[in-house]
Amino acid sequence: MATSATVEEQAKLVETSKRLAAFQAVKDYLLPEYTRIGIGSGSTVVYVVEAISELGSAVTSKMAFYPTGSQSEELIEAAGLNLQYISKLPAGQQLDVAFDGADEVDDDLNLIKGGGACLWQEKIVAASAKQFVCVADFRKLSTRLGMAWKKGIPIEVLPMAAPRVLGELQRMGSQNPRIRPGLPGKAGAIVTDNGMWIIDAPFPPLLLPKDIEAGSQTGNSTAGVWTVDALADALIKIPGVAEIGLFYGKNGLQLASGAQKPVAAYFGMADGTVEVRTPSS
Ligand SMILES: O=C[C@H](O)[C@H](O)[C@H](O)COP(=O)(O)O
Repeated sequence: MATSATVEEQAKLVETSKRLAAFQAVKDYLLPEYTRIGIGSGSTVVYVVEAISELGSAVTSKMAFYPTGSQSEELIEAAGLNLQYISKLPAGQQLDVAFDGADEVDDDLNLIKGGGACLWQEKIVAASAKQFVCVADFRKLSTRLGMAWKKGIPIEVLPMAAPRVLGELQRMGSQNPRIRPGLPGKAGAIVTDNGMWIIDAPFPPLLLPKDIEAGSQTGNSTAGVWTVDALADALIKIPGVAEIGLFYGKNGLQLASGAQKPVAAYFGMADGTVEVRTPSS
């Protein structure tokens, strides 16, 4: 009984933390004059939509909300917010801001995403926004990708290419990459909103430029030890890979358009505070 109460208490703490992060992020980054808002996927984004709804229709009725997949589409509709699609965003125009969760965030605001099988549309929406804001709970706050999230980097693949991609990943040093199975009771692989499969590819914790500068690591692929950027650049080039769950590259603040990294990551902490991580340069 004591164990089950502890598990329940932990689950409640995590939910409270997600909600705290989401409400603070919306307060800081959703300005009333904004008209185009990206809404990501996952359980933390539910609280983003709740926070937005609480602003009231006088504010939200002038806004259009762009989902990153079927889950966020349903969330937007259920909240009575105006649904719009990124495919309808005129060329050259941007969303004002996009909010999304993450599975892990490192010191440099690189992200692992796709734990819930959404990542491709998420990356398109994030890169379409002037500002991408990440919301998460304390479990996601990390220093190097792969230290907290042990399930591997989610990689969206064309199903017919999956065996070959698995072979490539092994060659690159991934430890036991696997095609993600469907939900319990459903035979076969999980199928994404885009009709693709997901491979989860574990790698040793991914290095940052500061690790290389420190001279202790080489960041090459020989022992499956990679920097975030080198691994991401190599993964995306594998034929059959549609998109990868590494959000990386230039800092959001340095590159207004096309950035995959957030301008800020909000973490609800276990003590009831919110920690905000922003780019250091
Ligand atoms: O595929 C799912 C998305 O990338 C989510 O944003 C990510 O997994 C975080 O989800 P949650 O907020 O449920 O932890």
